[in-house]
Amino acid sequence: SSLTLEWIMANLLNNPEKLEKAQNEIDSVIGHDRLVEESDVSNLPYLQCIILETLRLNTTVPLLVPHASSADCTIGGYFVPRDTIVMVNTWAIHRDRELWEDPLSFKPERFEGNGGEKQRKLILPFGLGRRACPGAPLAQRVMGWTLSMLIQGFDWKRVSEEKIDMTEGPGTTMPKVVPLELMCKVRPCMKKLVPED
Ligand code: HEM
Repeated sequence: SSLTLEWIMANLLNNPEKLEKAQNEIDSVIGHDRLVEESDVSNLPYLQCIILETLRLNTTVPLLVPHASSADCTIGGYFVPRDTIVMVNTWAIHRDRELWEDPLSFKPERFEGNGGEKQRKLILPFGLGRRACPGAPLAQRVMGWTLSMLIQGFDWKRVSEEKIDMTEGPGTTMPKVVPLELMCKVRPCMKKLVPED
């Protein structure tokens, strides 16, 4: 979850208008008189789209984990004998031009509204079926709550004018090659709720 949060913040700081949109959503739903709570996250649809879009574009577990076929089967026209190691390239599925419009751009809006429902079914960040990630609901709650607190309490900036380097490294989970560095300041409207040090 913390690795995904690093990618989420990197995407938001490279797309400050999306960060502003998320901050506006939090301000209008929660306001400035109390901190966001876990139960608020389900009322922050745009924030959730930001998480989904990062899980699509910067797939945390790009090849899932290796699976084995329990019986002979045919997948996409290919015969797969029993006991074959099967890898699922979710990273490639999440960037497939046939499935996604403008796949390399960070566009949380693609998951919004009624049309977004169809798009949500096309991402597999937690795998699928019996061996899918049992931590998915927990991870989504933790990420939603943490992210909403970071956005509600602080204003964020990149350390330079230059865009954040989004190079992806090798590994079972996708590391960010250049570690994320950001600047933050307590928002003036939140000073009464967020201690400065
Ligand atoms: C953003 C956070 C997370 C992502 C993207 C993620 C993703 C995944 C993926 C892709 C798999 C393999 C699924 C497959 O091959 O079909 C997996 C398996 C698993 N995950 Fe997660 N996960 C996350 C957080 C968590 C958390 C918070 C927990 C536990 C509290 C957890 C526990 C597990 C376990 C136990 C498995 C193995 C399940 C099995 O083989 O039956 N994960 N996860």
